[in-house]
Amino acid sequence: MEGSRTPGGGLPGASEAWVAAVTETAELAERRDVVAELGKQLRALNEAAVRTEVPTDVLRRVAGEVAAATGELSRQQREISETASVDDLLGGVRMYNPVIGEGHPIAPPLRFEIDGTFVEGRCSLGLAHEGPPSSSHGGMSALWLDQALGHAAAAADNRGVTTNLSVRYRKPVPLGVPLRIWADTVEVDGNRTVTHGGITTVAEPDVPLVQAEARFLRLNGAQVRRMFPSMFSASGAAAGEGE
Ligand SMILES: CCCCCCCCCCCCCC(=O)SCCNC(=O)CCNC(=O)[C@H](O)C(C)(C)COP(=O)(O)OP(=O)(O)OC[C@H]1O[C@@H](n2cnc3c(N)ncnc32)[C@H](O)[C@@H]1OP(=O)(O)O
Repeated sequence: MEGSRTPGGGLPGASEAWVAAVTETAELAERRDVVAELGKQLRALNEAAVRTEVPTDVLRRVAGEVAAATGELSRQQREISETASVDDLLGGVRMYNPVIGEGHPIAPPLRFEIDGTFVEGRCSLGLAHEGPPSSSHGGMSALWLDQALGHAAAAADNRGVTTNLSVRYRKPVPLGVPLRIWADTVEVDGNRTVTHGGITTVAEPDVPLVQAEARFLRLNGAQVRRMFPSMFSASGAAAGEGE
């Protein structure tokens, strides 16, 4: 139906507000798709950049081309304290989170499936995540786990900040191999949550490569306001405490 979702030519009885909301939703969905596409291209660029052995003059030319792209993206920037226009903190959409954000250049990105308080995500890592030759950097493993453990705390209705994270590296985490990152809640005590989790390969889920335990603290109102001032509207209502 031509013009059915545009102001003036819309569905019979549709209010201007409804039409505006639908248009905004479509625009937001399109922008998120494009942010995800840019993230995908940047991740491919990262991987190509750390693997390349092209001649030096090609490297120099590409550095100039990338600088030009950076200039384009820098024409309109948000402040550090501003939430990205594509994010929805209450809805858990964080397009630029370095673990789950589809728009983030270093995110695998992980997508967590949640069953009760059990959380599981799968990914493969590349040379952009390398620490020891052919293995994941230990800091990267801790990053994926901190996020997974945080989702387990959130799944136990105790979304909070990490106050302690302990990681035991038992075997190297191989690159280019499907991995499984899991977490679960062990204990909830008021505002505190204890979680544990680990990394295995998909092929050998019973062989722990990395094991972790973390404590999360659900912040009180004053702490939320102190840590995340940008999440409050002019009326002072909290918009959420997501990472
Ligand atoms: C729908 C969408 C779903 C989305 C899912 C999202 C998943 C997200 C996954 C994200 C994953 C990534 C996650 C990340 O990356 S989170 C980022 C990394 N973590 C941080 O940045 C935290 C930094 N730490 C702080 O800001 C402060 O230490 C805080 C604010 C935590 C406390 O600083 P404060 O100055 O206020 O207090 P204190 O230090 O003097 O502590 C004194 C004592 O009081 C206790 N205490 C304090 N506060 C509370 C409280 N509220 N209820 C009960 N008890 C409380 C406290 O334990 C201590 O007791 P004890 O230890 O001595 O016994």
